[in-house]
Amino acid sequence: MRGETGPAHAPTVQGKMYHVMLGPGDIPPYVLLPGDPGRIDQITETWDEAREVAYHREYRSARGVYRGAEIAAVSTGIGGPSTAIAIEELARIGVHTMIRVGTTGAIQPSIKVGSLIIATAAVRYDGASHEYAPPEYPAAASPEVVLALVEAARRLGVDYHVGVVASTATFHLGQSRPGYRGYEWSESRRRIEDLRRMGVLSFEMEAATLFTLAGLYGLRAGCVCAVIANRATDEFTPGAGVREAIMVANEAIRILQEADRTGSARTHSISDLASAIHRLYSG
Ligand SMILES: O=P(O)(O)O[C@H]1O[C@H](CO)[C@@H](O)[C@H]1O
Ligand SMILES: O=c1cc[nH]c(=O)[nH]1
Repeated sequence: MRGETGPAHAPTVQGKMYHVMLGPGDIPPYVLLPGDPGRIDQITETWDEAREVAYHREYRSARGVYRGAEIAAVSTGIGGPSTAIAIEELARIGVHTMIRVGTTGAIQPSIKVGSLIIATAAVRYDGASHEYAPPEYPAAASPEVVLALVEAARRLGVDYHVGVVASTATFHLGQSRPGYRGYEWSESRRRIEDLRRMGVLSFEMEAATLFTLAGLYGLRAGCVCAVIANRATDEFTPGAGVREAIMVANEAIRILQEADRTGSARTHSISDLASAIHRLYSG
């Protein structure tokens, strides 16, 4: 395996990475990363060709073709720890472009359930990234992946927002939800209010880990999430916008592959990105 310094360095079983059970050449280097293994089916349904490659623990993988682009999908499971394992192992088999396709809970009142959030960066409450780099190191998406996602959202005419998300290590207290029996404490109670004031768009649980490790390893990463909840309006609609998020991610992979192949991409997305950000921050 590329860059290995020995089996103990990154365990393999018959040439496959121990957790994802994939080896070099098993999947193309452009990969969608849903958290939920169940979302692999929703993703492969949108491709022109598809086949499952492996399924081990929370890591379900498939590969196929979307409108001429070779593409793969590997689920990360919930949270930073399992996501870090996936990235470490996928990097070792040659994956270089990753787009998280997730769901998220909006904390800004104006963000509608069913719309999409394209993350430019993530607040590192994920936990896992702190075992990789100091808190001052940014969890930032790759600019060209953000632009490809914005261009894709524009082409597909979906409602989207662009900005910073907060990745947490837990779904309940980490996102200012009370725990069992109503348990909470000072930090959990105030986090959502602080982040809302900071203009953070939503909560999810993997982007900060993905962006931190991709930054450290020189890999390309982005994230598009379906807004299935709004914490300000207390709405919760499981599945809202998931198909749109998948289609935007598929199209972004196609745009990136075209750019990688031809050195250019027919995109207007600088102006779209500017107008999207202006719309969001012009109040
Ligand atoms: O729908 P996925 O991709 O799993 O993403 C979100 O859903 C889970 C919590 O319900 C967390 O993984 C969070 O990041
Ligand atoms: O509220 C939500 C919804 C999806 N995923 C999260 O992490 N939080």
